[in-house]
Amino acid sequence: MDVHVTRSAVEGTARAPPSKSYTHRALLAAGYSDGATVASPLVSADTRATARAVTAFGGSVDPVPEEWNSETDAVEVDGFDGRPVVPDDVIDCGNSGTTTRLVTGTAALGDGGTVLTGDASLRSRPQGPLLDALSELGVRAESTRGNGQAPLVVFGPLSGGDVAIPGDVSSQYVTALLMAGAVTDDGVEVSLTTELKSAPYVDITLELLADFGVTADPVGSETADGAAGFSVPGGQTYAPEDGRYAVPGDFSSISYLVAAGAVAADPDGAVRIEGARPSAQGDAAIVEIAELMGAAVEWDREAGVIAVERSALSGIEVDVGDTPDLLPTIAALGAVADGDTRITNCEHVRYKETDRVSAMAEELERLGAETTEEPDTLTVHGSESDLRGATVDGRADHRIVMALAVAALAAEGTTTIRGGEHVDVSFPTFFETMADLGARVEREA
Ligand SMILES: O=C(O)C1=C[C@@H](OP(=O)(O)O)[C@@H](O)[C@H](O)C1
Ligand SMILES: C=C(OP(=O)(O)O)C(=O)O
Repeated sequence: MDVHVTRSAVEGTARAPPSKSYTHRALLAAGYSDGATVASPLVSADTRATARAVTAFGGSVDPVPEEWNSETDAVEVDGFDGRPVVPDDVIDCGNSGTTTRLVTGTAALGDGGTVLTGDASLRSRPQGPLLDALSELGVRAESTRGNGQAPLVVFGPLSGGDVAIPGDVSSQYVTALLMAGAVTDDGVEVSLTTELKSAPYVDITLELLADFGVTADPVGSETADGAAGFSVPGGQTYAPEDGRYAVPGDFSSISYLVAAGAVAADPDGAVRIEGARPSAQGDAAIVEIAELMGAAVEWDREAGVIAVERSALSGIEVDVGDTPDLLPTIAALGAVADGDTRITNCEHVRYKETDRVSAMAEELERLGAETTEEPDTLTVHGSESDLRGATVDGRADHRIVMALAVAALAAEGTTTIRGGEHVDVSFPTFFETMADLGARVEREA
């Protein structure tokens, strides 16, 4: 679907969608339990994939994922109580890396084989380190093509043990091992052989596990690079207090609303974002990043409200080691800001739905921005007056689509974004939300 975004001002109040990361974990944790309610879940393509996987392993989900809609304010999960059955069919993880990695851990617990696959993007993403770790733990875990990518075949059961894994490809491997490790007989201890990137996502996991009554902790002496590893005792039971877990707002999604306010808030108004209570999400750093670039941002943490006014932005240097999903947003802000925005420590951002470093460099160039791409750094040489509407490719990647829509608000004329429908992965109401704020958005059927 093509979406046309014309330069326009935004103002008013928007509500942040629920967190994708917490929703995936809560649905799966509820699957590992003997039953729990997930309140205010994110209803999106990726979270449906995790819910379907829970069903494939013998849980049930009410309403069924196909019936989720904007009215779905809670999902009742009847879990498989730590003992996943062998699925009747292949598990389709769609476009979702989180589903693939976390569910590979679940598959390892089964007393038989599970096949996992997904769309073309998903089938090009790295799974090798997780397969190697599971193999080291005695599970047969293979890529059908022998290239470390899905389709994957996993034959359990996993009883636990100690395992070493690199930390610089995906933190989701650690999350997968911890979530599954809690219901093994012996528990799992993961030691990191390289620095952990995306580390706040493991914090999200530890926070959620604690909320489900599951103990897991960092282990080893903390180095300058962070924790040396993580450990989860086995034989644990997943059970949230009062049988219910409520999902907080999503700061990766909030980043587009903050950026929209920073580049295009009406001079007499502001963009207010509700549903922004603090949690373990590293992507809350967008508030500080926008401020450092010169935006007028106020965050009332207790009320969970962020207000952003437009001001002149200037380029800064940002390390996205902890916050890979912010790269497209920061790049879009950098295109509007004056001077250079250097986004460093971003090699792992190349392993996402698409290579987001190249994608943003190339697509912002189409809008008139100059960029310099290095393996681990993206520099955007920004200048709002250079930005001109053009046809850009969303690369079938929700975050590229949304970041380009933000840049388009500040680009002269109209920008056409190809593949606008991919926002359904994490923020299905993104374009309605932007239109409600006054953005000139036209979607082709
Ligand atoms: O665990 C999670 O919920 C996520 C972890 C991050 O991935 P990596 O750990 O692969 O960097 C992030 O990019 C992704 O959007 C969600
Ligand atoms: C990379 C992302 O998600 P996943 O790894 O689950 O595909 C994302 O949402 O930006």
